[in-house]
Amino acid sequence: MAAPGTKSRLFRCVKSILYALLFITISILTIATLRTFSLNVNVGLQLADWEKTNQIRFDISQRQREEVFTNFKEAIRIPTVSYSPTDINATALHEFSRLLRKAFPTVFSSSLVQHEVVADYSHLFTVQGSQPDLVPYMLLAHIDVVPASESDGWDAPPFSAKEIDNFIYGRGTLDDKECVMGILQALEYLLLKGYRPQRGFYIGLGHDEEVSGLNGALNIVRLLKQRNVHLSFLLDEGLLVVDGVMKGLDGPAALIGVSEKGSATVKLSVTSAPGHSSMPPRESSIGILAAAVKRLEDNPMPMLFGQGPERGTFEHLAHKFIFPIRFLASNLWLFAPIVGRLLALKPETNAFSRTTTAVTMFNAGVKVNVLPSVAEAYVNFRIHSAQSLQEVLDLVDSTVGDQRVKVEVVDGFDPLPVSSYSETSYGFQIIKKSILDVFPQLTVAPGICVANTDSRHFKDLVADIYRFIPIWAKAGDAQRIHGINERISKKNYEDIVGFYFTLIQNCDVKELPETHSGVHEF
Ligand SMILES: CCCCCCCC/C=C\CCCCCCCC(=O)N[C@@H](CC(N)=O)C(=O)O
Ligand SMILES: [Zn+2]
Ligand SMILES: [Zn+2]
Repeated sequence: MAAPGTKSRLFRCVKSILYALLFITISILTIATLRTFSLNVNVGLQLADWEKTNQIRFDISQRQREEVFTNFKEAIRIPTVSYSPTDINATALHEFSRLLRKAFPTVFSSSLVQHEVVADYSHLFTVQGSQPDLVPYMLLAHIDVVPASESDGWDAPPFSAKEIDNFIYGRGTLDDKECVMGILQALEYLLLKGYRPQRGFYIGLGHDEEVSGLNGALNIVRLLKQRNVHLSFLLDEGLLVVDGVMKGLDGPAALIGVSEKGSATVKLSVTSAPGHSSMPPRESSIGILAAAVKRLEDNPMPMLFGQGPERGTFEHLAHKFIFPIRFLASNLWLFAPIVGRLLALKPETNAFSRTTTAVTMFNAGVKVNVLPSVAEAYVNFRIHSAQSLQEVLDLVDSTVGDQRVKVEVVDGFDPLPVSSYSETSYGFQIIKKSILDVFPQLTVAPGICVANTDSRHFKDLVADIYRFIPIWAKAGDAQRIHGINERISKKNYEDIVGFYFTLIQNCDVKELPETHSGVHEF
């Protein structure tokens, strides 16, 4: 039996531990609560004293407004579909080149603009700046589109550019002809209004982005490398404005993609002896392959939420979330695993949390009474920023774990580097300022592009690559990209032209101003 002194020492010891735990919990909750109410990283340069460069207002006449929509609709009606790297629509691409010349006569005749056709159907515009010491920047877009078939359930034929309730319907209205036509339309009107850029810039229009850009974008890169071109930053398609896309986020937000996920396509195949279906083996090639595919689906890649640029998205938007999401998002140091698990519940947001696994093709068999000699499946992974291609391939091997299943890598690349998005990052801040000049109601945040873009081919040429178009996406709109009823509102398209009109002028800013907080410190 323990002595009474030992008992009370034990009691005091337990009491001290409980007090210590209570103190730690209260401290953590106090820090978390303070961060919840003070974390607002969306301030800074907006209050600073910017050099005034955007003097020309985007005021267009009614006739010009009609011209803007006529040009855009003509672009949508040309079926520049890419099926595979060797199956593109050359006739449509030629027709598109003719449309560009017709729609933008000032761009094509200006002595400030040099135009080159690259790899037969892609385009490179070099716009000369009056101050050669300013490092040029680049705007990128693509002309080609993915296939579309009206019978999938479109409300209008996908190459009709039909107007329904002030929306223009058609393949390419979001991906990516609004960007191609928006950039050139803005430049056309700027030149017409007598604008002469101080900082030079390039406009690249690829013709095979939807099938990897190995002819268009890659040859534009080769040309710029040969010419020893240095770029300050590059802006391509990728992310957009989300308005009601994510539950709990109060108000619309513009997400600028500061990186994009890596990718891997893996072919799995199983071969077995063909023969009569009346004498089947215990396991067929199809059964073995299906089990391997199921293992990949049942064992998703590890949860990595918070270890890539998606952390910046939630930290920047934390103050715009409703309670209790605001509490969680303001304290990812503590709650990242919980937030990651919540995001994993929906496909659009699961893509932020991990490398995704998509089984996209499955082929086997030729006849009902013939045992198939081969079964094959393709699995496409989009790799989280905190994982490498090799790590994903190693996990695929161990998860498949069956010698009878041959695993071959069809293609793949690592996640792209993360571009800077600090207060001293020229490209990010100029894009952010241009967004807020046109859409003052938005909160701007960095983001990760979950799909891939032509900009990835430029990674050795320029460190700061951004992916953003001010497409206004409401709940369900993201599914229209590559899906049915792709459409854009007329107001949104006009604002996109206005955005590039503003951005081009803002890029004449020589250097970023001192931040507002910095000004007060001195
Ligand atoms: C607060 C968070 C809300 C998050 C919502 C995010 C919604 C994201 C929505 C849309 C992303 C759209 C991505 C568009 C880019 C498409 C580029 C593309 O299709 N690329 C192809 C071809 C290629 N270059 O490899 C691809 O397969 O990735
Ligand atoms: Zn695209
Ligand atoms: Zn696309």
